[in-house]
Amino acid sequence: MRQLLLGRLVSSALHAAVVLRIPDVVHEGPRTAAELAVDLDANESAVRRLVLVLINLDVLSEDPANGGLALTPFGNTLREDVPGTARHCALLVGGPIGRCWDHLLPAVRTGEPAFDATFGVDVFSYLDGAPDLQAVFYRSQAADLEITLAELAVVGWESYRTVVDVGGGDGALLEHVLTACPESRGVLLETASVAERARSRLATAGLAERCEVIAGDFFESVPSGGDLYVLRDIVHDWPDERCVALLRVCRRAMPLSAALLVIERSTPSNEDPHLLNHLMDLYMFAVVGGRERTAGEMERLLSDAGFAVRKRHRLNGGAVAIEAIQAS
Ligand SMILES: C[S@@+](CC[C@H](N)C(=O)[O-])C[C@H]1O[C@@H](n2cnc3c(N)ncnc32)[C@H](O)[C@@H]1O
Repeated sequence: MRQLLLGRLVSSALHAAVVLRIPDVVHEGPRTAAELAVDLDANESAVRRLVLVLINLDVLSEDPANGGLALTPFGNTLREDVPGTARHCALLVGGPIGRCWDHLLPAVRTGEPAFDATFGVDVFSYLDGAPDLQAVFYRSQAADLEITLAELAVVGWESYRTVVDVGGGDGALLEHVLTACPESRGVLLETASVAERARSRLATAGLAERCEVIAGDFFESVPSGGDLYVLRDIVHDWPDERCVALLRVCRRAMPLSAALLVIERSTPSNEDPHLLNHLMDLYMFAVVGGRERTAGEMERLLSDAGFAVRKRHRLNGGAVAIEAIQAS
């Protein structure tokens, strides 16, 4: 029990390690804790104590012969340049997103998101005013995408001429799709500051000619005329009635022949509980007032909004991609 109660200290230790870049520094070559403290310009005794925790967490290993520290395969996930890196997730939970958990207790009492109560604005508006943190957020999203990208080929992107990414973030997914499918065009809808970020990313990738980035509110309207409408990590940000409202807005914009693709982490059914899934659900509640859902729950939302599920693909890391078309 005490170990669980110290969970926040575990998270803070990993955050400190990532901010100090311990995984990246140790990856350059083994060094002792004393040498590491010199490299980091940090207190030797405190570094040693942090290192002992990291060894116990299986992030680092220590050579008993000479005290040389090395990164374990698990610790390697915290390096900046590995595909699917957890570095940016660690930076987020060590920053304002993790700080809103201080307000979890009143949030449980009221049912209102802890983030809004802590900072006086919703998380996306907060990120608008904090460009560095916003960049970390989209880097973390992109890292998650890297884990499922190869498997997403099953969607057959090349069969869709115009792909509309609804709430498409900084354009990481659209960049991948348009790079892989030279005949396709893209449209990305986002809030104003994120649309600017996406515009710049897609232009840097040389894709400006083949895509349009639109600033707008997806609860108001979604660009019409697309062949595939993608919602990645959108549905879990919202309570059920808002999801159905958003899906109906998409449906109104979609030609009859178009398809919708929902890509999300999915919770296994309740008979198969898993702590990480339930923590992620509490995270979504605390940060945005959203929720994690089973694939069946997502499919019910689609059905309530007038869609019929066509295919369901299971992806790495517990994610799912659900293809739907308009129900007749
Ligand atoms: C969890 S992020 C997912 C981003 C992207 N789809 C991805 O997979 O990385 C949710 C996105 O929804 C956008 N968003 C939130 N409310 C919105 C609204 N009313 N209209 C348009 N975009 C919105 C946010 O700016 C944010 O980029």
